[in-house]
Amino acid sequence: MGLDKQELERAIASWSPEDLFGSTLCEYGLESGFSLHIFPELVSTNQSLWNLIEAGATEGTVVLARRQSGGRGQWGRQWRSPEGGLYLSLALRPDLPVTQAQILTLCSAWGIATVLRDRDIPIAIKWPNDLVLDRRKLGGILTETRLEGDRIHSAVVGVGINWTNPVPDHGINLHSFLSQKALPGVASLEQLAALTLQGMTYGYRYFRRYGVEHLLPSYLKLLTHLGRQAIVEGRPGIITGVSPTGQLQVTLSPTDPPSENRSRDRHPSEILLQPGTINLGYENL
Ligand SMILES: Nc1ncnc2c1ncn2[C@@H]1O[C@H](COP(=O)(O)OP(=O)(O)OP(=O)(O)O)[C@@H](O)[C@H]1O
Ligand SMILES: O=C(O)CCCC[C@@H]1SC[C@@H]2NC(=O)N[C@@H]21
Repeated sequence: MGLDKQELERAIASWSPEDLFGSTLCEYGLESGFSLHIFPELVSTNQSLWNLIEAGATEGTVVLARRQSGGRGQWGRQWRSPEGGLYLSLALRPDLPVTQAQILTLCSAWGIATVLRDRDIPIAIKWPNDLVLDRRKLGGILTETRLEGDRIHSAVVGVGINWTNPVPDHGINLHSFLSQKALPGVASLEQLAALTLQGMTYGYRYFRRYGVEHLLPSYLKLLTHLGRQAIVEGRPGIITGVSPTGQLQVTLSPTDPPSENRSRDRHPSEILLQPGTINLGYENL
């Protein structure tokens, strides 16, 4: 079982910029294409890409591994990375304000989901960084940034997608899903890698060209928990969206019964939640 560089290059070469993006997006980042580095095993593709960046690697450098011994998830969690899965990291030089760090995850998730949905694979997005299929976790995105002052100088966007590898209980792999549904969709790990890069490029260029406000309505259509109930600090609320800086918007219900000294709670109020402060779970998808 492998990840063949020539096959991946062929798969990347088979899509033209006009395919999905429209050629007008080509000048909005990642202009010089990809420089691919494939390894049999790494601790973490994100970590190895940072090492390459420190040694001078430029935007568009991509690191892939057939397996990872220390795949990183968010908040120090582990990403299970046995052979058969996609483990890919892409280097960006965004020069964005630090307040937009979350948007790199958001536009990557949206781009990948859009490209896969274009092939009739019904991917949804669980805020902030999960790719969901059939109510289970297909993949995740981990974006890491380095700053210069208050700007993001470089970023590594790491994507893990389950292809043929075994998965944890709430996980799913794409190959089994496509076989069960008799869908063509994606034929190989190399094609999945090419589509993932295509989606990341599309999402990133779209964001650079049109801005996050333009991308959000389409992103929200793919969000698993939109309109669902969430409990925040003991108060029930409804998830109503995602802000232009990537926080989850929740409209809290008025407190019932209202107490005299909490009169402001009698009215619905909107709050913004940072990633990591609420776990939406997979139970109610
Ligand atoms: N290959 C895999 N496929 C599916 N899920 C995995 C895989 N490897 C690890 N996980 C799960 O993903 C979690 C890390 O992802 P993440 O940090 O996004 O958390 P989450 O459970 O999806 O919730 P949230 O994103 O809301 O915090 C791990 O704690 C583990 O439960
Ligand atoms: O859901 C998550 O918490 C994010 C998982 C991100 C996993 C990918 S696999 C490729 C890249 N290298 C890593 O160590 N992590 C990301």
